[in-house]
Amino acid sequence: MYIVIEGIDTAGKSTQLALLQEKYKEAIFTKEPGGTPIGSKLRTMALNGEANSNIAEMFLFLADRAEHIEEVVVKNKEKVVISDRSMISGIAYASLFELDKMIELNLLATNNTLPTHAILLELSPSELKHRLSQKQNDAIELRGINYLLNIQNRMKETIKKLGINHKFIDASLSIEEIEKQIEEFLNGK
Ligand SMILES: Nc1ncnc2c1ncn2[C@@H]1O[C@H](COP(=O)(O)OP(=O)(O)OP(=O)(O)O)[C@@H](O)[C@H]1O
Ligand SMILES: Cc1cn([C@H]2C[C@H](O)[C@@H](COP(=O)(O)O)O2)c(=O)[nH]c1=O
Repeated sequence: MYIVIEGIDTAGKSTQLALLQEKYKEAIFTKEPGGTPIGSKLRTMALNGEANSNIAEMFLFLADRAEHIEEVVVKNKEKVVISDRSMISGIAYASLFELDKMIELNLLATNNTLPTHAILLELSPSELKHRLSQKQNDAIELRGINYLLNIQNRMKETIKKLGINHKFIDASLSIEEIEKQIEEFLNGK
């Protein structure tokens, strides 16, 4: 099983991953970007804005993804792998580029490896505004609410276009209710 937890910044991914970690003791927990030694360097470069070129920045994320899929996801394909983000974020956040082009590049980077289960925590505009106001915003969060809501729409479109088995969950539900809905989805209910 290759399970991915998706959502824009502040959607509640880390909160739910911490709960999953208590229940899935045998699973491999990983993340993008930065789930491998090379990926950790690529993450620093990408998130610190070291590349001047938007295209170079997009390829940093793709390089991270290619290494992560081969070294973590495929090498552990007999186990349960649970990842914080995936190609779904990769395709969506690269919003300067056409969606179909990003799908093509990401399928190349992942050798067509798709998540078996995608959980998308979906934020309303008001809840996103509230959560961003509660924290110090990084460079991506400073791009604003409309930017992030557009990324969220691209995430949903990507999941549907790729036909990935998925569950969209209202991120403003209580932490316990979201945890329950994730559990039901993973148990095939
Ligand atoms: N269901 C929820 N209801 C209300 N607040 C929540 C809920 N889930 C998480 N939060 C709060 O929202 C904030 C963001 O949560 P969290 O760090 O889990 O999100 P994230 O998706 O991992 O964010 P990022 O991508 O920015 O790292 C935290 O302050 C967290 O306590
Ligand atoms: C995978 C991926 C991520 N991003 C963005 C999304 C976030 O703002 C950061 C990652 O930080 P987090 O700790 O996981 O929230 O990077 C992106 O722009 N492109 C991508 O492919």
